[in-house]
Amino acid sequence: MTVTRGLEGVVATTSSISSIIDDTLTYAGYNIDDLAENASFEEVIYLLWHRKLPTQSQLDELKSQLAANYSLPEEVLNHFKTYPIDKVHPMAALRSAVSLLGLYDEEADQMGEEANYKKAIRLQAKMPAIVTAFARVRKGLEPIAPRTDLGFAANFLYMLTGKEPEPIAIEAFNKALVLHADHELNASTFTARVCVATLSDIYSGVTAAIGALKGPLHGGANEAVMKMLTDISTLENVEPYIREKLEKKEKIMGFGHRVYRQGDPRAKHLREMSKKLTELTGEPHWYEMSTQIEAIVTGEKKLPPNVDFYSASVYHSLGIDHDLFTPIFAVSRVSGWLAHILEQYENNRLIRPRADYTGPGMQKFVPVEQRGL
Ligand SMILES: CC(=O)SCCNC(=O)CCNC(=O)[C@H](O)C(C)(C)COP(=O)(O)OP(=O)(O)OC[C@H]1O[C@@H](n2cnc3c(N)ncnc32)[C@H](O)[C@@H]1OP(=O)(O)O
Ligand SMILES: O=C([O-])CC(=O)C(=O)O
Repeated sequence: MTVTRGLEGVVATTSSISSIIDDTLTYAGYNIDDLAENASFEEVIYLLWHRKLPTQSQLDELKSQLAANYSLPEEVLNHFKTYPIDKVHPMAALRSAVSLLGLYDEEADQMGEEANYKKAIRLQAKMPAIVTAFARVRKGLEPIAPRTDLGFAANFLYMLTGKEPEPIAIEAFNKALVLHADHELNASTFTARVCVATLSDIYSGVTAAIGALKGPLHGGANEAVMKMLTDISTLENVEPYIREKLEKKEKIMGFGHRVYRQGDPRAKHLREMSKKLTELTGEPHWYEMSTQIEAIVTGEKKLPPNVDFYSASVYHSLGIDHDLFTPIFAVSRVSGWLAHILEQYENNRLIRPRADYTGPGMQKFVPVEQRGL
């Protein structure tokens, strides 16, 4: 058997949702650069789910379907109050809450294209409520009811703070959602597909994907980047801190990628936003430290930044708690997970690779009393 560690370069499925070819990322044929500059997150959701951009009436319909499903069942809200709240990471809370949502969806196990599409709308719509309600409940604050007149990005920020966000914040947050929405067969999307390929339900698929996104080698890296920036804290500390880590062969969070070699095309949009927002908030050092880190890591290791690197200072500048960065990634990426789950159901085959066994050779069973002390 030939083993490909980490399945690097293995093509495990066909997909018409997004592609990475020669370091260019497209969603259903649209370049990410175009979408980041011009599209609303709702248009991207539609694009990922239908492989075409919506007409105005299709977009209006999707927006009203999402808005109608923004709220959470009371049972899920109450459940947060039972968590050991000061010990729970918001990604763990999100993973549990999505699983819990499945309990209150009477159609959770109903298969069929229409039922699954309706569940996709419900799940996409409720992710912001889960993240923002948990973020507030843990601070002893009441969750804020969604504003159905606001778009997806604006409503998220509103539910987090209770204040109508500034246009610049909406623009930045929308762009971040667009940039994180899908990424071919990344680890969490693959997890979702493996899960539903057993013909398990959508809630199980998304719960599994959240678990995979949580790790610091994947979505969890954005929180880890902010921790690193906070640890470094001053421009003078950048050089010694990063060089020491590199000498010890430790990984610098937010750098490197399994697929991109020349660089992640999403990073430049986030870098630009980071510059703008950190200037506006009067904290340009976060951006300056980040560019210094980038210069050292690309110089020493030829590793360019990935999507997680500059998203850290962007979310920080929007006043978002650092442990909410990865849940926000999930709020966006669930659109991609759902697209892939629906695509998997359309043309399903169980996903079941092989392992090259390296354990002990054939053994003879010995009863416990004869095995010695
Ligand atoms: C949304 C996302 O998921 S984007 C990725 C987010 N994750 C991170 O930012 C975490 C930091 N980055 C990494 O750990 C990796 O680059 C990954 C996991 C993203 C990709 O990993 P892989 O393709 O498996 O590369 P792998 O981990 O095998 O690294 C290959 C070599 O580059 C080095 N390397 C890779 N990334 C980094 C890094 N961030 N810092 C320092 N060295 C690195 C490894 O140490 C290894 O060196 P070696 O050959 O001397 O042992
Ligand atoms: O594709 C990957 O391996 C990780 C990534 O950048 C993403 O999921 O956005």
